[in-house]
Amino acid sequence: MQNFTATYTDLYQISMAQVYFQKGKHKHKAIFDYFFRKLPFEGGYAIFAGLETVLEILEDFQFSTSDLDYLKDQGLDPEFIEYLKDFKFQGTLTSSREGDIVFPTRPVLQVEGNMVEAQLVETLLLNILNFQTLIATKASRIRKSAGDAMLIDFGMRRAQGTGSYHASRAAFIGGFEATSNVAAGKDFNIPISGTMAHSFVQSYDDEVTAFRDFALSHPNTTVLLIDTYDTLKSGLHNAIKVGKEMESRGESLKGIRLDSGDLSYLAKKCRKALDEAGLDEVKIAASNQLDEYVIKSLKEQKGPIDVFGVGTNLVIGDPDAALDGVYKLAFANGKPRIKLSENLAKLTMPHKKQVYRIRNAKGELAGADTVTLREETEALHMNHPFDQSKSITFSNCSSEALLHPVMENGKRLYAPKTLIEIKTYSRKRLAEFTEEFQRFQNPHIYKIGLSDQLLEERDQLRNHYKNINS
Ligand SMILES: Nc1ncnc2c1ncn2[C@@H]1O[C@H](COP(=O)(O)OP(=O)(O)OP(=O)(O)O)[C@@H](O)[C@H]1O
Ligand SMILES: O=P(O)(O)OC[C@H]1O[C@H](OP(=O)(O)OP(=O)(O)O)[C@H](O)[C@@H]1O
Ligand SMILES: O=C(O)c1cccnc1
Repeated sequence: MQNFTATYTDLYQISMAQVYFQKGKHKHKAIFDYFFRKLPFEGGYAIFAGLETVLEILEDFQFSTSDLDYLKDQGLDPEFIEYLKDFKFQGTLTSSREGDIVFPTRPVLQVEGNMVEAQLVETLLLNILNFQTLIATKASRIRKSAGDAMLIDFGMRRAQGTGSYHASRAAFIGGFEATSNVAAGKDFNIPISGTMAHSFVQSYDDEVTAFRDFALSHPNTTVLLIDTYDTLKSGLHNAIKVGKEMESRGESLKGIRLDSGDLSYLAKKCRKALDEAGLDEVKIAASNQLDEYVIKSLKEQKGPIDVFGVGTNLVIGDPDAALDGVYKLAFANGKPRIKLSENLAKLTMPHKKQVYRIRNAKGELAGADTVTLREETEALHMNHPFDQSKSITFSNCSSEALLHPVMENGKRLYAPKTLIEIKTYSRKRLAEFTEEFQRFQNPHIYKIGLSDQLLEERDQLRNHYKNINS
């Protein structure tokens, strides 16, 4: 939808790139890691989303003529501008599969390229991956509460601007079935769905005529919003009247929507009245500031709600609003690199790496991912990243490599995956995690450890920089 050129970045990336160019460092090889430090929503897992969006943009990531004119006007070095004329991202990406379950600290994706290209893509990657991962994770929590009820994304109007476009994509990956967002539906092949607004009912002098006209115009898809005046005294009766009229024409009313009041109480009253009128196929939809907690409560109250329309709390990733994903240099110009911090949890990991998911002899998850150097093929012994006294050896287990090559020298290595493929994969991967990891309160902590070799490399490098800077 939006045209993403290489100016979709922070100025400091271009400023640094100019220096790399002037000092000949643009030919140096660099490796960066994308990872996050804290799980969103105080939950037990995150769903990685946004990879296909990133790959699509990176395949054609360059500066347009007007971008270059603009940068020239900003006072950048003309020789550097000349270099940027031929700039095109030609790096290599090794990544977790989109939709996979990911955890803090371990690399989710690695970028290899020359110093300029690997640096310039940082902002784009963080912008796309942090947001979509946050929203896919939120969506999966809502899906968990909703059981087999249908979930429709209603978030576009209250999203953070055009972020709703990718929020709808991520919500589908995380477990929503449809969106009200027509642009996202068209571009990502997400089923579109919707009902009617209060303004439609208000625009008529009486509710029943509003319902009737809508039904005549949409014989197969009518869902009537019944709370504009009085849900039980007016909306429900008028909906039943129009539902019966549709039935006599051989059509069927698809549903009614509740958007205020006690949704469980009202849904029970409506279900009873609809069934008594012989309209048992008519579905009940509910909306109004829903989230995973309200939906869980509505389910516990046994509110007979078939469809939940969820907007604001989904697309703004409430209450977190952002995933704290970062992009850190792990290797440059032939040397491993590290970022030190007083806070041990903020220490970065040098080198090209692999991440392995450990499974027992039955193929079940052992509850841990091990981060290794890329060349290591064995991951069955891991160390706590920050507590030297803790390590685990997994006996009779196997390890599954989680990072896969997805782009080489700027070219994708496989045909784009469809959203439904990603969603299906994600659901299968999440199903491997027991309830303890998926519960909302104090979930079980999934372990992330480092191989002996990686730990040794990290600590050696840490001591080296500590000594030369002390
Ligand atoms: N049975 C229920 N159990 C738990 N939460 C509910 C139930 N029914 C509604 N809610 C939630 O309670 C909140 C009610 O908010 P609010 O008081 O603003 O709605 P309202 O009374 O319908 O008013 P309005 O007409 O302004 O929408 C919403 O988040 C709604 O989803
Ligand atoms: O509460 P959310 O989860 O964000 O879901 C979207 C909300 O947006 C609409 O209300 P709005 O008042 O904007 O329009 P309406 O007149 O059509 O109800 C809709 O009726 C929902 O209440
Ligand atoms: O179709 C709907 O009912 C809808 C769409 C967007 C926001 N709220 C409701």
